[in-house]
Amino acid sequence: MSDQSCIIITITGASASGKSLIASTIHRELCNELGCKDIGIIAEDSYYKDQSHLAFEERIKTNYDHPNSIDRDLLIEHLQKLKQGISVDIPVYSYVEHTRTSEVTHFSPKKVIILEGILLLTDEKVRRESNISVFVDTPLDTCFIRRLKRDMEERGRSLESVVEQYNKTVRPMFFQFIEPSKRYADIIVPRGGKNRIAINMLKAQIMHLLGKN
Ligand SMILES: Nc1ncnc2c1ncn2[C@@H]1O[C@H](COP(=O)(O)OP(=O)(O)O)[C@@H](O)[C@H]1O
Ligand SMILES: Nc1ccn([C@@H]2O[C@H](COP(=O)(O)O)[C@@H](O)[C@H]2O)c(=O)n1
Repeated sequence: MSDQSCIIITITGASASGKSLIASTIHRELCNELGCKDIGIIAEDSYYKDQSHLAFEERIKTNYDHPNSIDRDLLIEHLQKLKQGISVDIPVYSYVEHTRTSEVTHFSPKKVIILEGILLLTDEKVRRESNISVFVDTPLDTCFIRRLKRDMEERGRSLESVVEQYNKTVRPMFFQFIEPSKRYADIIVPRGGKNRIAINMLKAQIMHLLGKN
């Protein structure tokens, strides 16, 4: 598989803005047209640094909204290998343990890779690997309500811990790093995961880059 035959779509925005929903919607709908083996999703969260050498009490002190919390070298290495047609083993991350598990997901090269995560466009090397960059622009109060619900239901968090983390790191890092990265986006999607027109436009652009229209 040559460089040109792998298209990378980077979807970024605040936590709980709807990045995963857009990614999974495009994935599901393009599966029918391209075949599921040719399209895949990679979450930046899978590349949070391994913290298994730290005690749990130390791991919860990490600022997970700062670019330094991500193993950027491994992410870039994986994107470049996939573009060269080489399979990679993606770490499986636990939000409950705040570190990588002992498992990996085997990921083979694809025609289309949807990369989603909060800090992707803050990194120049990731920007260089991306063919289309999208910023999901959902109001922060909406994101906070969604995050509170999700983190309590799916990530084993208490109401107090979600509120404390939000005030201490999530909100400040959004304004310091994530919001300014919007200027690197090709497309800004208001409202988030259910913006049908934006999803249709993205699908059409992907098909165009693949030479399918
Ligand atoms: N447009 C929307 N309307 C209602 N709920 C939404 C919408 N977009 C996302 N959600 C919900 O909000 C939560 C966070 O969305 P998700 O796509 O996982 O965000 P992100 O990947 O940006 O963190 C999920 O429970 C999802 O189902
Ligand atoms: N151990 C961790 C690792 C990450 N987070 C939070 O996840 C958010 C990014 O994921 P989204 O699916 O919401 O985009 C980020 O804001 C981190 O604060 C965490 O709480 N614990």
